[in-house]
Amino acid sequence: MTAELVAGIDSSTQSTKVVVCDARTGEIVRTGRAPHPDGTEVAPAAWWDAFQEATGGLLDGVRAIGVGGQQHGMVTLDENNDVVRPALLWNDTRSAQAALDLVEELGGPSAWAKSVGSVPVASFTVTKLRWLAENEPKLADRVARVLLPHDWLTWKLTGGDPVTDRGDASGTGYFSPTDNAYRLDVLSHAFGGRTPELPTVLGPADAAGYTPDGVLVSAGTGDNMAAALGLELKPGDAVVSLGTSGTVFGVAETGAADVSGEVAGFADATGRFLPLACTLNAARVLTATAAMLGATLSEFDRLALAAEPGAGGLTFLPYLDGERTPNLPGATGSLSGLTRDNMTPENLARSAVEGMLCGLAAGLDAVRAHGLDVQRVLLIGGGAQSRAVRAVAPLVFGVPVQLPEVAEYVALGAARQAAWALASSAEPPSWQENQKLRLELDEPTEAQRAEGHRIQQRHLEAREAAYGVRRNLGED
Ligand SMILES: Nc1ncnc2c1ncn2[C@@H]1O[C@H](COP(=O)(O)OP(=O)(O)O)[C@@H](O)[C@H]1O
Ligand SMILES: O=C(CO)[C@@H](O)[C@H](O)COP(=O)(O)O
Repeated sequence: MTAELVAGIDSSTQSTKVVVCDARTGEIVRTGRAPHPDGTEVAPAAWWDAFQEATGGLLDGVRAIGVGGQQHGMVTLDENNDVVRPALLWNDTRSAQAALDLVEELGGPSAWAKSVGSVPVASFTVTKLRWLAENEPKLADRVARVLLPHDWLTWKLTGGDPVTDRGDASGTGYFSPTDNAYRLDVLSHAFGGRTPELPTVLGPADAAGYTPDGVLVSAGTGDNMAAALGLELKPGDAVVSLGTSGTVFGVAETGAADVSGEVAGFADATGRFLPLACTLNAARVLTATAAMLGATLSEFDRLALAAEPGAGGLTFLPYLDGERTPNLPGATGSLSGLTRDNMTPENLARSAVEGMLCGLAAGLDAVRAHGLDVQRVLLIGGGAQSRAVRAVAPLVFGVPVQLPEVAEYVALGAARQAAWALASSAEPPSWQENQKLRLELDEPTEAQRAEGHRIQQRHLEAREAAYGVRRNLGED
């Protein structure tokens, strides 16, 4: 019997990745990828070009396709459905002041957390629309429709009416994941009284439509929601994803409403919730530090692994692209604790790994404080390929860390959603049996846990001393 094939797309910040799988088992039979242009504003056509390149020759025989996309990006279309301006991405911080203004104008952090599950920062689409209204009013006047990156790609595939899903919609700042409804009042307020059309929010197993070749297209979702679907998360699981962004999340039965803004109360792609903390600086902290040291990524790992835990006392706050959690959009990175003795390439490499992971350990504490049970961490994303990351993660996270064998979980989750829509079943197909053994990293000893705790405390103290950031104590 020939396998029925489905394809999953991960259109993330730096690239498009594709997996083609057996719809019944999830076994991956083909993969592809293509890069995206650099920068925090990108013409959506570049994603379409990357999609074509990455899928070239791979989609023969595919019956259904699903798209997972970088969250939050603002895609604006005019009344002819032409793109009005390049999309502002989740990591573009120009709308930081707009975010502060909106939070104040609409009742403060607790009103926002209650109405849309999150306190918006510069990443959220709603703040980008406010920035556009204030800074490019003529372009804002032309906007007839607003989509997210995955909505736009899904629409390019079907050519039908634009649609989205609850997971990605929950990152806009004008959708309530608990009421499952848009907040058009919030949208209109933010966008200077304009109320552009929004995509219809589909259910988790709904079809968005068909390609001209008759391939079913599923609703698609945000990249983190797709990863959760690909990993088939269970209670007690938290994911740490080290891509361009660093994210920490898990699936929950109830929505989060964190007034501190550290935890976003997103929806997931199955009808549940996905409390998530996100940093702006993850894998690229490693690549930038490696470049500064004139080292390849594997030399960088060797250097970091040659240093002692604690990096000889160096503390690296890696806010190289500003930061989102903690909310410091204008911050720059800092390195402290330098002495003539500890100023070595080895310690610098190690401090970059520790600093990046400590930001995510703080995210783990934050999602825990908001009700997520964390018994183990599943480490994914490009940065999880680093040997140094694999060695340091169990120390600073303090729980068992596992590395799923398949690397591209966003694309896999998008493919699983496509298989779900194809089967039109109540629950998504279970692909667990086919998921090969996960690589279990050494469980930290008590001494290592204590070391990790000390490293984390030093990071938090440096953060507080430099930026006045206090820890999230979990009050809703
Ligand atoms: N061995 C490695 N060590 C450190 N970083 C790595 C390694 N392999 C890949 N990366 C980095 O991971 C990033 C890509 O990760 P990915 O999860 O695909 O990102 P995104 O989904 O945001 O596009 C790139 O910055 C790449 O340089
Ligand atoms: O903004 C968020 C999460 O809220 C980011 O996680 C983006 O969804 C981009 O993801 P990557 O390209 O880093 O995977």
